[in-house]
Amino acid sequence: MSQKRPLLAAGQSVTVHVPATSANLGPGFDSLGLALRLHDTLTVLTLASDELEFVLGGEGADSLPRDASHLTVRTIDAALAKLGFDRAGLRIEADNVIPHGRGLGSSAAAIVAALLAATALLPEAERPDSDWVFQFASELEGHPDNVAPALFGGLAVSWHDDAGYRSAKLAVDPSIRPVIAVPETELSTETARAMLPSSISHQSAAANSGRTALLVHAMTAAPEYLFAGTEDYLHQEYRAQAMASSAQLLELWRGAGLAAVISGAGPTVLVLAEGPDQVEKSRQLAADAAWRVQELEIDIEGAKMILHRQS
Ligand SMILES: Nc1ncnc2c1ncn2[C@@H]1O[C@H](COP(=O)(O)OP(=O)(O)OP(=O)(O)O)[C@@H](O)[C@H]1O
Ligand SMILES: N[C@@H](CCO)C(=O)O
Repeated sequence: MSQKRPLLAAGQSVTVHVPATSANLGPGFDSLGLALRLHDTLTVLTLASDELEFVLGGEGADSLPRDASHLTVRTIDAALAKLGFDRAGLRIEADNVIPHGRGLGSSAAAIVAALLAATALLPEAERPDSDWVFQFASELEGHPDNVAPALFGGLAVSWHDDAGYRSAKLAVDPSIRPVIAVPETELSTETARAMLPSSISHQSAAANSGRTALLVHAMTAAPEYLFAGTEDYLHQEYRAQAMASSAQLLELWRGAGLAAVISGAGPTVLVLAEGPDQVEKSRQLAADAAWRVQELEIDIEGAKMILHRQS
């Protein structure tokens, strides 16, 4: 039987900041994702005991488990098992700002934060690199479209080949200003994925390919094509039943000429506004108590980590 090794000595801690992400952006299902300046903060401290301590604030503070079934601990345990290390006691301090189950990449952010923290607490010579984190986080999520921008920032195009998950980071045209409308209701990604058909027509696939290609051009160099580039043929209409208000806001915004999409698996709605007039128009049209409307900057840096080592 292989012997596992202990984590670093008690009293070491690491703090990680990870951005929210909006995946799909319309037609880029499971491949496009944009990092937004709205961050969760996670601090993990190694303890002398075997206890798990939790100090949870913000989103999910009243409902998340405070034991080894917490997503952060499950992810740390999965990483350590894969790398051949044992976990001792940990203190988990989380300040969660990204809303849960709203299509803003909260689970990807939690997984990326946990993997960065776990690997940072290993002896330096054995610490895997960020590509290892990208591979394992994408495997745990099941798709890389939130993980890539959460980890590397900016606009990410991700795909999968025989060698694993891959991503390319693109610079976004500076006139593009994301605006989100977040409802109170949650929708789990699992439920939203179960609503998708197992196959689509060749005609829809061809239309979707054209719009995805156009969207990449629009986001990086030609924002005048944002509206046409955000037309989707793969997922939004199939999921509309599970988010009727979001489908209505999507129609209202697109009817006014705004490049609106369902963010991730929903139910948040996102506008890729071009300039301040479109930001204002988005706000006015969604001025209803049912929506928390917010303009967010694009996060070009991705996850950030501070290691507090004690000598
Ligand atoms: N910081 C966190 N700590 C612990 N668990 C979390 C955290 N963030 C998310 N989760 C778990 O993940 C669930 C949400 O994940 P889900 O994949 O359904 O939606 P999402 O990631 O918010 O949206 P999307 O994948 O569409 O962008 C939460 O209900 C919670 O169980
Ligand atoms: N591409 C994913 C994003 C949400 O995790 C989906 O739409 O299901």
